[in-house]
Amino acid sequence: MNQMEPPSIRVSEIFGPTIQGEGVLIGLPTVFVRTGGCDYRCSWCDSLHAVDNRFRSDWQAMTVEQIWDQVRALSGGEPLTVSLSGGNPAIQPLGELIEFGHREGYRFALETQGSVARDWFSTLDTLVLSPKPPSSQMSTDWARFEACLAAAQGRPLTVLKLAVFDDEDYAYAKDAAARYPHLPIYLQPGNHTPPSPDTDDVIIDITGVMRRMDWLVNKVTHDRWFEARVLPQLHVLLWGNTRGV
Ligand SMILES: C[S@@+](CC[C@H](N)C(=O)[O-])C[C@H]1O[C@@H](n2cnc3c(N)ncnc32)[C@H](O)[C@@H]1O
Ligand SMILES: Nc1nc2[nH]cc(C(=O)O)c2c(=O)[nH]1
Ligand code: SF4
Ligand SMILES: [Mg+2]
Repeated sequence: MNQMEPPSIRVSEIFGPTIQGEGVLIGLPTVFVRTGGCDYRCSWCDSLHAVDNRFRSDWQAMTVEQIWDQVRALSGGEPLTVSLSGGNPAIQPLGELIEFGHREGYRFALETQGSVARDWFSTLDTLVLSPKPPSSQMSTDWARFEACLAAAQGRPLTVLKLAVFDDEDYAYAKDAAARYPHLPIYLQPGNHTPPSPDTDDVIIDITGVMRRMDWLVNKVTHDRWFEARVLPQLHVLLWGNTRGV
């Protein structure tokens, strides 16, 4: 890339407004900017179209202005919270985009697994750190995770959000909560996505999700873990794993 060109951001999709379906901002109208590319590959990732290199040709290198034109159009110019997800959005240079949007009164929430720290985390309004439990087949580098917390400098509202599929994941979630007792923690039952991300309208095993939700509620109440918040992925209950909602 020419040195004079503005840095470009790799984008998988921009969509909305919809509602944030997960965690601390659940129910809040939002526009999603989903970046392409991830340093992880979780066994159960529900967004493989933004992770798997097979989909790389669908990702677009965009400037801040190009992204912002779309966000502004989708939101009708009315400031809202922009959700930055992926893939791992921390891989992309998003600092300028956040600055740009803040000037127009927009707010920004970022979802990341906590493997890559960026200075601009401190400029976010909400930072959702989602370390990956054993069922993902990924392993957590807690030093890198802590670098993310340090980069945030305590400025954004910072929370933990974990997908939980089984007992081992639950134990991992309890360990994460014990490491960071000052951070609110959100647990969400995992959904088993069929392995191929090629089709848009994947049928989700809603009965399985609800059974896992019920199991999770029983776990936290039995353990008297009264700080944990248990929430389903509301968008998955409403629309399955359909893209763009
Ligand atoms: C698709 S990821 C993208 C952002 C970032 N890479 C991360 O993992 O936090 C967004 C959120 O979806 C969650 N997630 C992904 N696949 C899931 C599944 N099958 N069931 C439940 N949650 C899932 C992740 O744990 C994460 O909290
Ligand atoms: N409505 C809605 N809420 C979400 N919360 C986290 C999502 C994600 O894939 O990062 C997501 C998503 O894709 N759609
Ligand atoms: S870290 Fe997030 S985007 Fe990357 S593979 Fe795991 S769930 Fe998917
Ligand atoms: Mg999703």
